[in-house]
Amino acid sequence: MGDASAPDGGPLVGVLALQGDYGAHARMLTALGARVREVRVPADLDGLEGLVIPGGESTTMTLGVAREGLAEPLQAFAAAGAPLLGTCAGLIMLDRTHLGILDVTAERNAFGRQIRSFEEDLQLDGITGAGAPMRAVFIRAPWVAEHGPDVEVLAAVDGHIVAVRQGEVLAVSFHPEITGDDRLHAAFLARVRARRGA
Ligand SMILES: NC(=O)CC[C@H](N)C(=O)O
Repeated sequence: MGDASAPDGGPLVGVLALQGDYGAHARMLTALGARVREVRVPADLDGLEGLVIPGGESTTMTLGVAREGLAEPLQAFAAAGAPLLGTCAGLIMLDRTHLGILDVTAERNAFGRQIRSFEEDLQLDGITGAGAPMRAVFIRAPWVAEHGPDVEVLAAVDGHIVAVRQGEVLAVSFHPEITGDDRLHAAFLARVRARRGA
């Protein structure tokens, strides 16, 4: 109830909707056959099979997470093995100094003042495969400055890590929801469906 309608039986996934461009993620996921719920309070996580943490502004998002008491519920949701996708500020939210779900240290606004926004064609290991590269839009993007041994690097720009996977958690520095290329969201939903069938 209250969830956007989609074909019956589509996976039920959430988009953290405290701040940022969660609407674009929700549209992309819905178009891929998922049922999407906006997550604002802990109870919104009940029954979800996966979660996207969108881009936006990580300081504002952190304040929202604290205000709503969402940190522990989000950590428990991840610890239970549900697939997660974090993009841009979402990657920052997942890092060691925020929710601590990913064993990475994200550096905010890492590409600097001179190049606050840019686009790049990227091959993402395990996602673009032998297909065309993905057009990645970086907006005041972070990069992964450090990571632990369980973190798999999927892509880098000029030697700076911009896409990682750790178990069921996928995180990228860029905005995959605004280019019309839905392969990252499809990969996330494939994990959700795989876990369902397991
Ligand atoms: N596009 C984005 O999500 C930018 C992230 C932003 N620079 C932050 O630090 O939160």
